[in-house]
Amino acid sequence: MQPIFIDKNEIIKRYKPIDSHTHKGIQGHALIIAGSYGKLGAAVLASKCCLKSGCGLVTAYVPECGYQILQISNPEVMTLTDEKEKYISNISFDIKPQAIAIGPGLGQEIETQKAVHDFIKTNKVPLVIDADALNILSKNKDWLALLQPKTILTPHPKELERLIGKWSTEADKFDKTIAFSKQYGLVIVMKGAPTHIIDEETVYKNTTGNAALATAGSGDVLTGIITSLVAQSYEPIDAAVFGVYLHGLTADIALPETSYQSFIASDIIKYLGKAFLSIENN
Ligand SMILES: NC(=O)C1=CN([C@@H]2O[C@H](COP(=O)(O)OP(=O)(O)OC[C@H]3O[C@@H](n4cnc5c(N)ncnc54)[C@H](O)[C@@H]3O)[C@@H](O)[C@H]2O)[C@@H](O)CC1
Ligand SMILES: Nc1ncnc2c1ncn2[C@@H]1O[C@H](COP(=O)(O)OP(=O)(O)O)[C@@H](O)[C@H]1O
Ligand SMILES: [Mg+2]
Repeated sequence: MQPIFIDKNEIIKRYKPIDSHTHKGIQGHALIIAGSYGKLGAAVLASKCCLKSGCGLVTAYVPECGYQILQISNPEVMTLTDEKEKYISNISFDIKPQAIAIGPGLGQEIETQKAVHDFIKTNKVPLVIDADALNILSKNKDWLALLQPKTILTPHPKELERLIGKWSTEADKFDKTIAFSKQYGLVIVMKGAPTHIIDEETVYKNTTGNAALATAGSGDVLTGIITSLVAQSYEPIDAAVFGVYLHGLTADIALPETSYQSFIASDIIKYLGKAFLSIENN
């Protein structure tokens, strides 16, 4: 298994400059289904980062208790609320997003699990699945067959283990993840240091990022970036490759200014502009 290195050349091949005649209505609308009581920060971070990655419109779908939190933290993000106060119980909306993310801070209440099931059963919109939505799928593995081909999953090592079981060696981890990607036709963003992306037999290895990213909410933000790129009509694999590269690049650019210690997930969002500029100015 020889990986393709995700470096600047691979990104320039995929990068779509912004058309000067574009407008918010055609720049992509993303829906971020996230948050539960005490974990609304995950929804705030993912939705803000989604907008800061070029998406024209972003809507967050959160439990009722998240309404003011979202509207005050992120005035540019629109907010829809579930009928339940503290967790999501029924995912229903009348917007037409081009990409959806589900999972950051979602929790795993039984009603949330049912809502995830009912949603993935009918959803046809390109989807990014993270965090508790992955854990819910791990508890209900027969639901994996409901996912559309090229759905993007973004597990960290513990979430990956819950999905595919324990591995004995690094090579075994790759074999199992490739088999899992092939079985369901999924794109797997295998988060780590470094992150690898598995698209059936094809393996990509990221070249950006550093230990500053080992901080709460770092993955929630990655979900927002990838979802934004899918909404802007990048193919799922290209969105995953570009998103992982950009996410790591923010930390590489920030490090001399922030130190490893003081870098937080909000800094990923803060440094996105410089990351995009460094790709444009090649
Ligand atoms: N501000 C917020 O609202 C935040 C919400 N979050 C949400 O909190 C929920 C729980 O997520 P967690 O990921 O903390 O919980 P998990 O139980 O899924 O993961 C934590 C476990 O995974 C292990 N782990 C994580 N990364 C690892 C790595 N790189 N290598 C080896 N082991 C690793 C940890 O040691 C720990 O045992 C998710 O829904 C998440 O989105 C977190 O993202 C933190 C911030
Ligand atoms: N030491 C490290 N070097 C490079 N990247 C890292 C390191 N530690 C964590 N990351 C990255 O940070 C992100 C962490 O995601 P995750 O564990 O889901 O965070 P959270 O759930 O808190 O948002 C992943 O993209 C991972 O690759
Ligand atoms: Mg996470």
